[in-house]
Amino acid sequence: MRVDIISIFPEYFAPLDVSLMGKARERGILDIHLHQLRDWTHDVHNTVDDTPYGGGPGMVMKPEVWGEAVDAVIEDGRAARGEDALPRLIVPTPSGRPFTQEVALEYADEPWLLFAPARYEGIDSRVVAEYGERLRTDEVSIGDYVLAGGEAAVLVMVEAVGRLLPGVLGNARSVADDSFAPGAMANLLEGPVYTKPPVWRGHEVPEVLLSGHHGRIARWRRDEALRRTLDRRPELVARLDRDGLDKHDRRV
Ligand SMILES: N#Cc1c(-c2ccc3cc[nH]c3c2)n[nH]c1N
Repeated sequence: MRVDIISIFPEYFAPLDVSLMGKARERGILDIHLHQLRDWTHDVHNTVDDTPYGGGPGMVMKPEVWGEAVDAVIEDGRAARGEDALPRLIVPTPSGRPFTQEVALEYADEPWLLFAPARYEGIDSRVVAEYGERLRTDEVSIGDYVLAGGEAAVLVMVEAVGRLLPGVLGNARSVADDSFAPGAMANLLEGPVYTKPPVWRGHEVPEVLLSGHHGRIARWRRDEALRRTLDRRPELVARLDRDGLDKHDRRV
């Protein structure tokens, strides 16, 4: 998967050089290209923003600069991927559709993602209108809180998508084990986890996990996942269809 990121703070993405994403890049599973938006300005101050039409607080990012940057990055990517290749354009914004595990799975099937994290009050809305005519273009939000810019959201999305790519997670762990993956634990939060020692500062590991009885262990884990989900995210349990809950579950 090719990932292009255009930002006035490309250094913000240094974390993508380490850990799981760094290894995915070394192995050629992820091909990340960072671009400085100001490279497409033409004034002495490298200006990327201006006052909003209609007044109001803050500044808006200029459409001309973003347009030249996105066009250039598409051309660069096409030189590598073929003249008909097109990226999916992803613009992080508090007003976007929710970025969920389902959206991450959708993006993981894309061969080329182009992220456009903004600063200030956002990017002139004509940029999304312009590219929406040619590319699959999404305005997405990683949660109901307000950040100072889109870069942190891009880090979250690249990691959530990157870990889904074949070969990124080790054999010991698969996306099928994820909290929100289909299957018995679908739409449930992960329950408590433990490792050695069996007793730590007087806290004992639940006996069932030391029993070696796989059936009892699986049931205990589901009970704990259901209990935690009911306590912290009851709306997720409501999403489980009637088949998703068996008669034992209703005892939890
Ligand atoms: N995604 C997302 C965001 C943002 C966000 C995204 C872009 C900009 C540009 C200026 N401020 C921003 C905030 N805040 N909260 C979210 N869930």
